[in-house]
Amino acid sequence: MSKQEKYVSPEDIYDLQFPSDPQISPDGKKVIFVKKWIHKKEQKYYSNLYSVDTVRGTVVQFTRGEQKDIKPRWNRNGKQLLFIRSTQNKSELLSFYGGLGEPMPLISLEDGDIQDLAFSPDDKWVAVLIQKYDVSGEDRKKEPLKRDIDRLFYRLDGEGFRQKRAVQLFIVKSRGGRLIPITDVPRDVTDFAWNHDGTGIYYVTNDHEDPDRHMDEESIFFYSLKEKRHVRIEKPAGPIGWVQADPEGKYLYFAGHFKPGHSWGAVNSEIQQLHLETGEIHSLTASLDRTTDMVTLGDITPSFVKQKALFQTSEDLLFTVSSEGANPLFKFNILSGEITPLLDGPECVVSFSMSRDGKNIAVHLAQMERPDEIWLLELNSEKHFRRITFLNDEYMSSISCNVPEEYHIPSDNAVIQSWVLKPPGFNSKKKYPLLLQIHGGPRAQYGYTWFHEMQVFAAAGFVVLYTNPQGSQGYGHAFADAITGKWAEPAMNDLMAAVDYILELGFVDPEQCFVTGGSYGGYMTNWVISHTNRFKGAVTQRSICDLSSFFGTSDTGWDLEADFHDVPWKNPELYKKWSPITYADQIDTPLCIIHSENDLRCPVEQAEQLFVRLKYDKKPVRLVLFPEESHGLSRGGRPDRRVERLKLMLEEFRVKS
Ligand SMILES: CSCC[C@H](NC(C)=O)C(=O)N[C@@H](C)C(=O)N[C@@H](CO)C(=O)O
Repeated sequence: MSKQEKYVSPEDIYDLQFPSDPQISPDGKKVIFVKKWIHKKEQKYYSNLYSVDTVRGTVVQFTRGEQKDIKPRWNRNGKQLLFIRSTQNKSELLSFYGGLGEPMPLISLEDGDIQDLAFSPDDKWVAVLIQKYDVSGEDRKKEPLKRDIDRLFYRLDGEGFRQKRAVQLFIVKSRGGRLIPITDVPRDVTDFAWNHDGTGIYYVTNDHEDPDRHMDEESIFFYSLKEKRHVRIEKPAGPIGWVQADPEGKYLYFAGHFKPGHSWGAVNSEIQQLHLETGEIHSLTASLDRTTDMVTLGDITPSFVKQKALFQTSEDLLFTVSSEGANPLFKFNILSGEITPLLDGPECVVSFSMSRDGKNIAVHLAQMERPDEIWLLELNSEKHFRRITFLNDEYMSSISCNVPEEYHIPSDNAVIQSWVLKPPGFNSKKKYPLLLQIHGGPRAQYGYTWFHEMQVFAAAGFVVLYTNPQGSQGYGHAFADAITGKWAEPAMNDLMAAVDYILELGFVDPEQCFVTGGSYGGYMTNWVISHTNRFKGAVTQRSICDLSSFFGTSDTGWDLEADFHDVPWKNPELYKKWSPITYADQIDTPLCIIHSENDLRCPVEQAEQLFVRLKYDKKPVRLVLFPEESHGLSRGGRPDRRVERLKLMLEEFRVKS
């Protein structure tokens, strides 16, 4: 094929660059960002730091080597840069001072993992989150004689069996010194923020008497450095995404809501403003009816990135939400309550940082036109938004691909935002095979990201349809809550309405329709093929087929009670009614079941049950297991297995198309 006719392939993940976490210097002249890359020979992901000169545009590699350099953070005068370096056996907090020479270790641990950091307002201190290991050194590489499990939340997908020792908050002098413990709490400290004058630190932890049954009831405490005292900040029960102090010391801000007991993501996380003297709490974003969680799904763009609201001035607060496939950047004025869009196009602000004067904003931007890059929003006399990295330009110039077309499809009493990605060289007079992609969550959204998987199937000649059916986040609480207690409805109707709508356009062969999805998307794939035979083939990935066993085998399975308002042993009929395996007799669509053997979110028993059920009845079914992999195979699994998964799916669908 000529240069221009090269199409996107599964192996292209080796050619892609993955920038993230842009941190602009206080003077706005430099942006340090993380660039993840794949070591093809080792089949590992590493990340180094890069620096962009915002005036000259020059990009310089700042750190080198096969390790994970993450979380670069400037101090307020821009003379010191800290970052976390993780290698096989060590976790370090490294410091560049004056941008000179080799970074010096501020903290170096072999028995723990540094997870986050923040300078104090006066730059004299650094607060860090550290998880000390239960065992360290060589013992960490051995399997224990036994595992004595005494808590409900004892495993986490991607991590495995949880450390008994919780993540704790420490401080250390920014020029070096002893690591000083601040907390000693039974459950993880999940976020923290210095107060306005550096005399104390707010932190978040779950101190409920039964925390694993009340994972969405988190508390905020304030630790006074002077008094060495912890004080609870009174607020109603609910989850907390992050905390943020205001520069004036009048308010505390946090992301969360006050409706515990709802399924993950079904209630919008809102930016709450708490008056530190009166304790009065006011939501700044309720009027938007959008969640501040970043729930846009992708396989290049990271999801669920924690992005705090940041003060541009003492009265202007910048924040992002997930909305209609996008992650817009808004400004909230505390005095007027006015919300002004700063970036609200067909794009996703994944994360951002701001110069000291608030006039230069570095943005990790995702778009449908290209893989993620770093952009700069300049708010001087006029607004100027420009790209400052071009990491994937060479790759994009080497391939030919389309940009998805957007449709708004009526279904029931809703409108379903959908995208159609056509094959390169599309000919409207031809009839193409269709691949319906169903996202997981379920309270998440497809959106304005460059999606490698979608491009791979378009390149293989499919029209790829992907939608945000009811149950998705990004369209308000009622839309996300519409599937509560049902899970498959009205999502099924929405998905079928979208397929019918696209078929009506005349460029899809109705006899060549295929369906796939992962996790909840796999649940819906299983539901679809057990309720219609219109699809010629299906691939269900990291799926759920039996909600009752999922309740007890998933690392967070008991969260289903929040969705179904009951538990399987008290209401087996309800769980049976909404479990696809109940309808397995009706499945005749040839099915390929893909599952990771170490998936702790949707355990492999979900795949095994469905496979045996169908194989036993001699139905056309294939089971493909990926050893060692977790739930996140398609986004962060071993690269060669990510490639193999896509090639396997192409083989599955091509055979039948
Ligand atoms: C916004 S979805 C991630 C949270 C959700 N957690 C709970 C407790 O429900 C979750 O893990 N859902 C999975 C069943 C799922 O569908 N995951 C999606 C999105 O991460 C996937 O594609 O794996």
